[in-house]
Amino acid sequence: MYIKPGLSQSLAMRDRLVTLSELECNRSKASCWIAYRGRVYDVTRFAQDHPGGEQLVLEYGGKDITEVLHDPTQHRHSQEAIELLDELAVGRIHEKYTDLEADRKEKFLDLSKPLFDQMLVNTFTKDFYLEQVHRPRYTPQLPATLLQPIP
Ligand code: HEM
Repeated sequence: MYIKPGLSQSLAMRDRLVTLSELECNRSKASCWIAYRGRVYDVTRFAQDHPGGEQLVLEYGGKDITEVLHDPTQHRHSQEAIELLDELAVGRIHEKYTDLEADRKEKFLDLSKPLFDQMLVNTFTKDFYLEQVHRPRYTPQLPATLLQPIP
């Protein structure tokens, strides 16, 4: 299982512009990037954990896989599969679909941030809570602790 060292990348870093040729250059086992809905992800280390096999990810290295990830003739990926990309973002290609803050708001909890505050300020219904806690989650790093560090 791959555990990413360190904290998740800052929003600023993840929001940097990546050119198409830069994307296309990263298509090897040593450095494999893919684009999905205008955003660019570094899937180099994820590739070996891919349930569909490393080779499939490497074949699509340097490419836009927006359609492939929802292609029923390949494998229609789950919402969890799409969400796990979030931690691997390295930049964006297009303006649209790249509002990372908006994406975060759609989430139940942000596992990269202390959880206690999030649980206090969020208002879930019991049904929503139960549906969310039973969904499988994948995080390439250890989740943040429940409590914030004491300053
Ligand atoms: C690089 C981004 C990708 C991510 C994050 C990803 C993630 C996943 C995940 C989490 C699963 C488990 C089932 C699910 O939750 O849907 C899965 C299964 C699968 N993926 Fe991907 N995938 C990626 C790219 C691809 C590509 C480019 C292909 C090629 C067409 C592909 C083909 C498959 C197949 C065939 C399975 C089914 C494996 C099985 O159950 O036997 N994936 N993927």
